[in-house]
Amino acid sequence: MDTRISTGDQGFIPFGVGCRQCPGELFVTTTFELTLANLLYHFDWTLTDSVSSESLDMGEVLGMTLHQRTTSRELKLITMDELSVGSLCFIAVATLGLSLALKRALLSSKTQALKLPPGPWNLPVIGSIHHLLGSELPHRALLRLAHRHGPLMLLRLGEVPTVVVSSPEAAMEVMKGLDPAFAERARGTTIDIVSFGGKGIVFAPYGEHWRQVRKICVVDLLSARQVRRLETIRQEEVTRLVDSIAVTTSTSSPIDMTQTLASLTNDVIARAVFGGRCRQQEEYLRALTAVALTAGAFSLVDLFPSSRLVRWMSFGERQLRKHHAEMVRIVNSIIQERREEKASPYPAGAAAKDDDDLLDVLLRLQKEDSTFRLTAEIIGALISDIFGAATDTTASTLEWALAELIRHPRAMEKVKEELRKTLGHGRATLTGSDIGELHYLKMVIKETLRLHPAFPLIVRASQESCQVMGYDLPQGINIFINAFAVARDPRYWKDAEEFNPNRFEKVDKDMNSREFNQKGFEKIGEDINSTTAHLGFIPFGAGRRQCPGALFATTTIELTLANLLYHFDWTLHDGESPDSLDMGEVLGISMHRRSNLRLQAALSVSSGLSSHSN
Ligand code: HEM
Repeated sequence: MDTRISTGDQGFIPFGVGCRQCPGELFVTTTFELTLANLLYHFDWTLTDSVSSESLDMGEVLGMTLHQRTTSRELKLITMDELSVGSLCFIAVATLGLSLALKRALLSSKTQALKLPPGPWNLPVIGSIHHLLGSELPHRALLRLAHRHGPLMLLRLGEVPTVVVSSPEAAMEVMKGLDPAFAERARGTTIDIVSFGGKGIVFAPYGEHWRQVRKICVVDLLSARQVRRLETIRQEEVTRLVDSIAVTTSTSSPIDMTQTLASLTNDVIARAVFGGRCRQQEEYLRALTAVALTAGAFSLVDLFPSSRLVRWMSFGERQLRKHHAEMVRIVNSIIQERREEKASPYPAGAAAKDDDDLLDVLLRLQKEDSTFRLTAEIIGALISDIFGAATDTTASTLEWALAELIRHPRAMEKVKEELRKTLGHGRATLTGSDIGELHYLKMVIKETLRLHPAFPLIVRASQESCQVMGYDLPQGINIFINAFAVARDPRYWKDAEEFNPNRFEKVDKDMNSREFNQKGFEKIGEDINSTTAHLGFIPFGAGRRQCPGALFATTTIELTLANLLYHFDWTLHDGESPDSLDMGEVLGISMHRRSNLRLQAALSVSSGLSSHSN
């Protein structure tokens, strides 16, 4: 039924007339009618402060006015001065609704012939967002929705259609079978700002630029040779950490392991990139954190990319641009300083030196005769991508591993026993070469990554139209691969919610994984450093956009965890029980523990540190 109120009568033209007549009239009138009917049906309304109805101020003011209902059934009029951010959002959302309703009508005619994946019901304007609101984090809410709608599901996040992949089979098709079609990353205003317009690697559009920077990362920055070369840095930083913890053992004061591990990974990465001789390192890390925090906040701009109104209202976008500009300024100044510091900066063709840090490697490559121009902007973008991808992920994985071991004393005892048996007693330091035989320790890390993937949602986009699991996915659609859901699929992981490192023992002899292989799922590597035993385990992603820093990450995590568990016995502070340890999650750059992990350390019987550090 058409409830339009315009009569077309020239004496009544609240929505205008003619070819520019408001196209949102139907939307607005239905909203007004429903709201007013509800307000008048449910409540009796009076004026506050005994104002009589005759004296009610009916004066006009130009701007926007809104009315507000309070639970005490008072009527209050507010003017533009009092207009809240929420009210502004309401206006924005309503206005957006008009344009989106029209756009969707046009779009739906284009997609009618396609067999799209199923999904939850949508509301006007916000689409499926209401299914994701509440206390659950997005990866958990999406897992819940996948139970109802299936492993491939279509959502509309604001105006952005997004397909969510939630099973190993679907992940297999997207990341392996159709790898090139899905090697694109999703774009958006926030991503464009933080990624220098895709000039780095993480959010680079799939194409020639990405191929070139990926080659630099895989061959020159994060190769096995480079990771070995950085062994000294890892070793020194972990030793420094162990010594600082040893000092606390005599005072029995608790240690904030969240902060301690964040500092460790920051220092390791900063020394690897800047060589530890960079004056502005701290300043850079502060600017990077400000960018990460602003970018991590909920962004309407990304949900309604076509809306100029949302853009105009977006405080976050302006803040993000400001913090990002500061980060660019600092990194440019670091590069400039490095060039001036070197007597003969990076002559073309000169061999890399042993003490070259990653910035040296990049500046040296810049001098090489190549068709690919490695500009200062690309170097800055690569450096910030490496910091962003490396520090938070490594620290949070270490923290989850410690927390899980505290909650599982038998696993803790088993890993410590392996350390004692393999390395003996009385060692003051453990090095990278001690790690090779620590199989149970590696299984603990794998199990931690399975239950707590640093990036629970891996973000991709389709660069061509294709079919997945019998459904049509149009070109340019955003894809979320729910690594969290995939690693909890009960068909492949028995007691999937349980922390059980043993499940990684001989993974292909395991009943579940045999079933996995029989169904034709290919193993794509067995060693932890190749990151994936099968597609039910994708903490580092898979396919051509798979994490190139996995070796760097796992060597740092293994060395740190081995040292922490060899030298110390860990307990919770103040007699807190392991069962009550908060394992809640929160999303930052990566998925963290909700509360800081505060632990007490005592020197273990195996440690050779007692006289050394105290
Ligand atoms: C526990 C630690 C880490 C985890 C769990 C992790 C996970 C991931 C994941 C899931 C992706 C997306 C992969 C995909 O789309 O298939 C990724 C991409 C990436 N990671 Fe990591 N990562 C970690 C540490 C690191 C480290 C230490 C570095 C560098 C030193 C790094 C550098 C990168 C880069 C450059 C990309 C983008 C690759 C591309 O788009 O081509 N990561 N990582």
